[in-house]
Amino acid sequence: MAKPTILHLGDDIRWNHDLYALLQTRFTIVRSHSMPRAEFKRALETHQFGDFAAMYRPFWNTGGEMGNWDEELIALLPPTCRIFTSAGAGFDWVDTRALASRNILYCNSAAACTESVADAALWLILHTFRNFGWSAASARSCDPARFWDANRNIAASTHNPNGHTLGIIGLGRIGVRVAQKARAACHMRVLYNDVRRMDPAVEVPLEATYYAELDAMLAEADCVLLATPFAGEKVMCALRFAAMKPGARFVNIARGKLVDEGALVGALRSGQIVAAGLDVHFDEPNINPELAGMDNVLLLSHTAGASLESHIGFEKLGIENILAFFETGKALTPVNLEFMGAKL
Ligand SMILES: O=C(O)C(=O)CO
Repeated sequence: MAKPTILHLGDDIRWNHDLYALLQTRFTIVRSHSMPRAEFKRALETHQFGDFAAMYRPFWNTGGEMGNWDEELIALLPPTCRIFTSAGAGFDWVDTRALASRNILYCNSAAACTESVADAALWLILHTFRNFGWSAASARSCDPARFWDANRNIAASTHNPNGHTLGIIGLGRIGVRVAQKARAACHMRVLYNDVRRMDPAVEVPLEATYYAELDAMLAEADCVLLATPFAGEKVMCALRFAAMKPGARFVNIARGKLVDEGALVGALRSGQIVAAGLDVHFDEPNINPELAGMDNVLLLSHTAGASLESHIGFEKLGIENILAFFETGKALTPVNLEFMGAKL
């Protein structure tokens, strides 16, 4: 029997060579490398990659040159395609519902970057309590006046996170890991809001309090962490910032498009919230200049998931998903099963 074909998007794999060699024994691998959209569309239209059964994108930084996987692109996939496995936790760039309507599973790799994103979240949370951003920027300015300003004045407005509440919007894999770290490292108390209440197996070890209503949680949390996927709508708008406990803090490690940055600026300016830590931004790679000008806001360049361990894991999990799916009919980390209906 002919081996099924995998379309490998983007660069060569770099770390999991034995696993990739195993994949090559079971599948024929064709490559698109880094085709821009027009070229990639043409290749699909002309059947250049043949009747592939799977797509594999091992890296976050390459293999996405064709742009968003929307209806236009997905309609060009051959009917043989059953699974798309990709690096990265977020899947705002791919219409997983449209994939499901064509019987194609989408598997993300959040499991591979959970640790690094959770570490980054913890660092940003610490900043919002202690204003390390101000201290770091003052030291880096090499300006003695700024050094002394930070040195003398930071203490008056900062707090130990110990004993404060962390309100997590989206208690998925990453949210859980942040909760564990915040509890273990800082003895924070965990609150969470999600579309459904977690099983006791998740909730009890965290001693986490569930809020079915987001605004009710916002009113209680000393620091709010946004850790939910982008589903096309802003979660944090002016009304939501107004619903936060006065003097609370805000951290985003999810997606910039979840936040109305103008409203965030307003909440920081009015003192409704006292600090923010942002790994992600509304219009990357452009940073909101008003946020960039605030000492109490720590900004990162969307690198929460950027560790070598994450990247090795992205590569590996993508292959493991394909192997598991073709061996057992079940993938390891599908995210669009709910839209597949009876198709599987
Ligand atoms: O994994 C993701 O979704 C990222 O944001 C990049 O690591």
